[in-house]
Amino acid sequence: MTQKGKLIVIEGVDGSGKETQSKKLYQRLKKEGFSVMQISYPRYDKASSEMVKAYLRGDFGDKPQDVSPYIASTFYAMDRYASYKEDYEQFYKAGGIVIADRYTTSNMVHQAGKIQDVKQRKKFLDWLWDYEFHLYGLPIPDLVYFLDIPVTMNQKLMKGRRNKFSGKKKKDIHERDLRYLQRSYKTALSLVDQYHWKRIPCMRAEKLRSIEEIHEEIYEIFINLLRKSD
Ligand SMILES: Nc1ncnc2c1ncn2[C@@H]1O[C@H](COP(=O)(O)OP(=O)(O)OP(=O)(O)O)[C@@H](O)[C@H]1O
Ligand SMILES: Cc1cn([C@H]2C[C@H](O)[C@@H](COP(=O)(O)O)O2)c(=O)[nH]c1=O
Repeated sequence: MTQKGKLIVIEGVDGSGKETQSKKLYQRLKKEGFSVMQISYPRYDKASSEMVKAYLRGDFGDKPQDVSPYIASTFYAMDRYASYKEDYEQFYKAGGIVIADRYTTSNMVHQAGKIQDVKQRKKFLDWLWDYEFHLYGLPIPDLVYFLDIPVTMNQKLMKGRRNKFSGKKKKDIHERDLRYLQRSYKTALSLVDQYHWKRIPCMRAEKLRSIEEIHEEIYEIFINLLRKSD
């Protein structure tokens, strides 16, 4: 019998601190003796992300809306499937804890955000769930954190940052479309309740909370989850 591990996802709009918080949680759990590994999507250094890079570069259109959310989602899902097989399936099935910086949840936030009609968006989300978790057989997350930071603030954090896969100043088609990022953020807030994600407010009294304080909140929630599943 396989002893399923735990999949913990850190989600948030671009530049919300996902990488920072995934690393901190990973390092703390490792230090405390947990069997833990870290993954991050998209895997820009792998061939399975070629279609993602082409999409984000604008090869299929300059605007996110130029590519259907269904089609764009298949690019990201393909990379996740390859990663499951190559990086963590054995580890996860042996009971390991996997911390993911982005996951299917990013398709839910960024691709569903392209659809304004409520019924059509629900139809897409149901399709996506079936596609990634049933057809591809990817693990369903045990816990999803949503790092809640307004788009105006993450724009400040991202200032001067170079494109992750080209290394150039030119931003990808998502990053350069502020309205699109705002729609993605709004979509995420609606998904938090619907899918029981843990919303982590990153601001207090209009100021950014410290990395350490946010980390403590994330860690406590994780430990409580472990206690409950004992
Ligand atoms: N709470 C915070 N206070 C101050 N700076 C922060 C905080 N959280 C993250 N940062 C800084 O903001 C920048 C973006 O953070 P990070 O790379 O972790 O975001 P991300 O969500 O992984 O970004 P991307 O969407 O591009 O992958 C980094 O320079 C990081 O050090
Ligand atoms: C994994 C994943 C990502 N996206 C979106 C989210 C971002 O706008 C980009 C990736 O950018 P990053 O700064 O390199 O993290 O792609 C998505 O729409 N669907 C996904 O599954």
